[in-house]
Amino acid sequence: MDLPVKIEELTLNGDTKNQTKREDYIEWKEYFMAMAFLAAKRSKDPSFQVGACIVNKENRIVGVGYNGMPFGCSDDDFPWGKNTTSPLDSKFLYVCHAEMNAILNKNSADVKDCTIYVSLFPCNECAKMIIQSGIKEVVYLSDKNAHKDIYIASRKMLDAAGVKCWQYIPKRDKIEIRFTETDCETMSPSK
Ligand SMILES: Nc1ccn([C@H]2C[C@H](O)[C@@H](COP(=O)(O)O)O2)c(=O)n1
Ligand SMILES: [Zn+2]
Repeated sequence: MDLPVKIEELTLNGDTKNQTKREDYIEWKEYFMAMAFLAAKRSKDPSFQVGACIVNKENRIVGVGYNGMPFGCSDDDFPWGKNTTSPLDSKFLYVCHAEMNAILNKNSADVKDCTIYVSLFPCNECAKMIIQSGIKEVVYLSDKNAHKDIYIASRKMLDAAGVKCWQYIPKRDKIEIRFTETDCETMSPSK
């Protein structure tokens, strides 16, 4: 009689070892978009947090950024409001966008031919920076501002410059990070 063969586990020198690779690992695109979302968590903007992650052809991350005040401009002193009487009292004249920060934070000589993963489609000013820096692909998640002139102009420029733009549709709605995970053996989902 044939016994069922269990290829997943094998007893070696008394130890039970997993012999097949994990199946629930996150794939590259999901990983890079998640990096953009994680970066966004650093933002102090009370109304909207944006993250960006730049990746080269070898799947190496070369820049990460989120929307925030410029160096030397304190998060506590500069305004975060939107609907103010004077534009000088709102965030818009001061805040650096996530895409801009990711490009300027690059840890490589340049970002030519790279892909930028963004939690929100880039505005017109960021589109200009993306084009001028040589980034060739924009992967975005939210396109909530698509109807606004700034974003219509952005798409127009990115299209004209031949920067490929496409929306990432996530397979799951969240990725959980548990800092206690490394303290115990990796558990299979069935356990
Ligand atoms: N592609 C973008 C668009 C916007 N941001 C930043 C700029 C602001 O901090 C915030 C948007 O604020 P809201 O107008 O929604 O109150 O997001 C960015 O970094 N990248
Ligand atoms: Zn922008």
